[in-house]
Amino acid sequence: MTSTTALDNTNALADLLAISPVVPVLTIEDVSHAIPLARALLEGGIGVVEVTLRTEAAMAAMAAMIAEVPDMVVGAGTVLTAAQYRAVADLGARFVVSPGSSPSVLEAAAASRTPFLPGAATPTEVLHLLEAGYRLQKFFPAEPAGGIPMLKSIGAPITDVRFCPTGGITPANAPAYLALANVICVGGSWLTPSDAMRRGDWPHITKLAADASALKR
Ligand SMILES: O=C(O)C(=O)C[C@H](O)[C@H](O)COP(=O)(O)O
Repeated sequence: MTSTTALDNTNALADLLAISPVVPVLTIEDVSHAIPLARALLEGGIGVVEVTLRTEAAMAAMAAMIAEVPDMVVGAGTVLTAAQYRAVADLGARFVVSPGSSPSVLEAAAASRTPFLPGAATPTEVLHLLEAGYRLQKFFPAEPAGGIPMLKSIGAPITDVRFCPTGGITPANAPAYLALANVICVGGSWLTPSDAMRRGDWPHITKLAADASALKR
């Protein structure tokens, strides 16, 4: 049976999260950065991004990337409400990410064809989401919530869920996260340092992307 809702997120989302070992978390202040940034990441071998709804420019930035950089898979992050879920799905985001989950956001996801990556940080949250059909979850905030030992501990009894840890991931600790059996990819903001973004230093971002896309999992 083909799922037509975001509830069973596993198949469609697993393909998208498998595109790159690192999913850059982008906070875009200036909409004019969107296209050169997406191109710079793509040139470095990164084919999927999460654009956070933390800035006023976020929606326009996503729209620009979707229209002008069709090879980049654009997901929306920091989605905290059902209205935001519907708005980013209508805009054409390929997947939706939240730092957690709430009843109304889960309801919006269940009514949408756009896959959802909900966040969890404890075994109880993981099990609630698993019961709702989510076998792919964001582990957030990864480092403050216990990092690698926590993911190993969760993975011992709960073998059906794979995670995208995000929050405190760095080039130094990413390889150890990616080596875990229950990690599908990692998320992080380190590929887009705000000073490089402000300067429009796209070659630097391409270099960071190339290093990240070469990480093994
Ligand atoms: O905005 C969201 O939806 C989040 O869940 C938070 C982000 O994923 C993290 O803030 C990225 O973490 P850093 O790589 O440590 O900067």
